[in-house]
Amino acid sequence: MNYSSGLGGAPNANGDTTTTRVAADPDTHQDFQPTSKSSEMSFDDIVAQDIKEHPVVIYMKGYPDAPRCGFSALAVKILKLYGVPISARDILSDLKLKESVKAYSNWPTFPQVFIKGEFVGGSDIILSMHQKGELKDLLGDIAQEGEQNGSS
Ligand SMILES: N[C@@H](CCC(=O)N[C@@H](CS)C(=O)NCC(=O)O)C(=O)O
Ligand code: FES
Repeated sequence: MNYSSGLGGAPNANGDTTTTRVAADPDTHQDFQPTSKSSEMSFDDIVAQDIKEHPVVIYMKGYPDAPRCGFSALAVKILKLYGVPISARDILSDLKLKESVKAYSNWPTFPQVFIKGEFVGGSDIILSMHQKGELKDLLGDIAQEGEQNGSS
């Protein structure tokens, strides 16, 4: 049997794992900076652009059709009830995006739902707004998905 797990769990280490691969590493400093503001502002731009261009944006774990967390699944499930187009990004596949979204909204967890350019909240808030009828008001004027030929 031959299964390869992929995620770096190589089972056939020889016992001695000397880490001697420091050949050409010019500027290795011990103080590597965790979140630099230098030339990586583009992720903030991505968030800004997402929420500007799409009325309903969810930053989630997994994708709407394949959520990878129950909280994300719940938020998607509720949003889908309204038939609005949902734009989603998987933050699990992009750590920088994940950190950028958190910084943008100042909200620590996922999912994060933005509606009409504004941060609305996570799954608790979406559920609560749904139950109170507030989501209907907020999403009401967003075009229904699959209703291009509106009947009159
Ligand atoms: N009560 C939260 C539930 C979401 C939540 O707790 N998410 C956690 C677990 S999925 C999270 O994103 N933790 C930070 C992380 O995983 O980076 C909500 O209303 O959205
Ligand atoms: S991934 Fe574990 S609770 Fe969301």
